[in-house]
Amino acid sequence: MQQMKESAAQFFSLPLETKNTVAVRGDSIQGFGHHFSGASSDKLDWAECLLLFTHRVQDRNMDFWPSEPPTFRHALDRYSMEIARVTKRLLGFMAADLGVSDGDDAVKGQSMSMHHYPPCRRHRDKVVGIPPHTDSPALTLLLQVDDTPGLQIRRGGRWFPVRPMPGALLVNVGNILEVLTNGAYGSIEHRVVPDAERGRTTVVMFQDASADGLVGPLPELLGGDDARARYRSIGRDEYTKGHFVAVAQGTPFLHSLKK
Ligand SMILES: O=C(O)CCC(=O)C(=O)O
Ligand SMILES: [Fe+2]
Repeated sequence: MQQMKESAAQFFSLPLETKNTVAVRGDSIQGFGHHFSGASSDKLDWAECLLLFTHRVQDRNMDFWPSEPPTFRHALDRYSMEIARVTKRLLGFMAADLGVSDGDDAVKGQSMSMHHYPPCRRHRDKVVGIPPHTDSPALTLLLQVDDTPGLQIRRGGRWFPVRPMPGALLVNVGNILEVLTNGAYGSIEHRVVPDAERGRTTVVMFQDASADGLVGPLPELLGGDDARARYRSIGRDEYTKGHFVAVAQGTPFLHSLKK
């Protein structure tokens, strides 16, 4: 964890030319330089991001994995393996909680977004770290590299700050898990507001869940009178496309799946 934190902080402190050696290119979504404020284009992006596929191992494209700092690749490789284990256990606990089977042992897709939000001293209302969204995959594990606040969650129409806890991982339920669990575990809307004084760096791991090519409520959870499907099932590709269109338009995708 410590090595991952240090490698992330060191990567973002490199000169832009060095970071751009792993810049997003072609039609891949991997690489450095992502912007998320498409939907709220009246605001300026106040963030840098590096996005990489970390699992399955054969899906990795090392061209996008920074060779600087020299510790980076090893740190991410180890961190990604550890996070895969932790997420599997968490999903196992949730499955037990719901009384459904725990699935197979195959490693599902995992990706990483590393973010850096520089401080913004003036006109903070004109910038955005990450605009409001819910995460697409099953579970998100977020590691704060420093203790700068910035993450906020929305409940009942109000935004609440999530205070960083040293040594803790923040677990967020994503849309897929909400659909799979038929709403038993709900995804939560969140955003990042840059701090006035201090920069903020995070390493965010997204764990996917496979549902046999289909995203829909687990059949084991349906059947009883009060257990009708609250979401329609759609193909995995259609789900992914729908999610990205919704993000670009700033609309909540899950609503379109609700029955
Ligand atoms: O950096 C953060 O605190 C949140 C990042 C996030 O929401 C995301 O990558 O989906
Ligand atoms: Fe997120």
